[in-house]
Amino acid sequence: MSETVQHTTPIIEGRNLAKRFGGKKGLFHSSPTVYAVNDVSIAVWPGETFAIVGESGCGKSTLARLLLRLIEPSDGDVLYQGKDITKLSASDMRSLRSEMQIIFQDPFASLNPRMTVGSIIAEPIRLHGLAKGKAVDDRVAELLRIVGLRPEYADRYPHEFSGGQRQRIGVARALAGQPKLIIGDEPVSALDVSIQAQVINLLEDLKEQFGLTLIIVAHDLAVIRHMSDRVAVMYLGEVVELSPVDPLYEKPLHPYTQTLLDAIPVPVPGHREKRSLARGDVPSPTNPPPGCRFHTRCPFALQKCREVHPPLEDVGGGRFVACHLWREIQEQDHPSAPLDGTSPKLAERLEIYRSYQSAKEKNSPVG
Ligand SMILES: Nc1ncnc2c1ncn2[C@@H]1O[C@H](COP(=O)(O)OP(=O)(O)OP(=O)(O)O)[C@@H](O)[C@H]1O
Repeated sequence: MSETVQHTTPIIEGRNLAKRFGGKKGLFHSSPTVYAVNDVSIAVWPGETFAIVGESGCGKSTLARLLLRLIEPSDGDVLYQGKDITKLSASDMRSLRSEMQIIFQDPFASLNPRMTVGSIIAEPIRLHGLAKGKAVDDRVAELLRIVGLRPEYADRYPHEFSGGQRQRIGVARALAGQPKLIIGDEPVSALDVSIQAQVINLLEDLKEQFGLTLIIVAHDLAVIRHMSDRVAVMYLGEVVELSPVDPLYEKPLHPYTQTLLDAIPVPVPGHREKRSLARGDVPSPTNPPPGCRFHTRCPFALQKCREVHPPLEDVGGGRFVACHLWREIQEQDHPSAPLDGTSPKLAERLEIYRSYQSAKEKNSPVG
């Protein structure tokens, strides 16, 4: 993991981004509005690895696509290197496309089965006019070598490769456009655990080698811990916590982040997997609850959490959290002191909540 260097201009920034799908009322068919992303603001600095995590359906992929302008926002703006690209024309956007690439979760579905690996990788090179004639083949061979594959594989088809190899081909295709920013949308979720580490190592190496910025979308916190500089935790279309990686794991501030951390399996023989802190299921994004969106599942929800939407507050140390409980504890612990977010009392309080929870689990039948 490289140290996060804060530049004055983020490489990519989303300001108050929102995306709503559906909501069409027809004579014979109506579709409810899906609130996929709601008022999300994030800024990613050049050279960092930024992770977006949350359970399935929380809006991670939609946010990633909004940042790349693969889909249009319902509200908000996207800035690339400080320039508003929200309303850029298709042709102006095309020249930027090579600088921003995406790697998909399913390497098989994202590679055209009728094209050879060579032509898949050559496509962006030709499209962006980065090489011509024989130089394209040389570049394809070079890219295959860079991602750890043999250059002669260029003549083969995607089905001839294993999942890990296919993802390497996806990485080579992403690199072909000479990007500055790569978004990996669950880039290793479909791979065997033993292969996951290899692909993650490859991405980290390439990041160093080519000075890339990485945005990694993941549904669990285990995968991204060792490669990320900062993490945005999403729940039902919103960022509930944003933090440098180590403090997030050491002292999660939002109860939902704790839930995600509790879901990481502990590799100890005979260890009984902890039951999740959160109760029940994620509500539908067509009808998100009022107040804090997590309140229906949060064991610590206050009355205020049911009624008032918590703002994402600056905790200090690059941390942000949207949680009334956190605010309440701060106010009790430091009635007049500045907020620093590292209050030992807060950690203690949350620790008490955690032990209370595990004691409850021990006394109740395992469901
Ligand atoms: N094109 C679309 N039309 C309608 N609804 C959509 C569309 N794309 C996404 N959604 C909905 O928006 C919500 C957020 O989806 P998104 O794929 O961004 O979540 P995610 O966190 O990436 O989940 P997953 O890991 O399952 O992909 C979901 O309820 C999803 O069903």
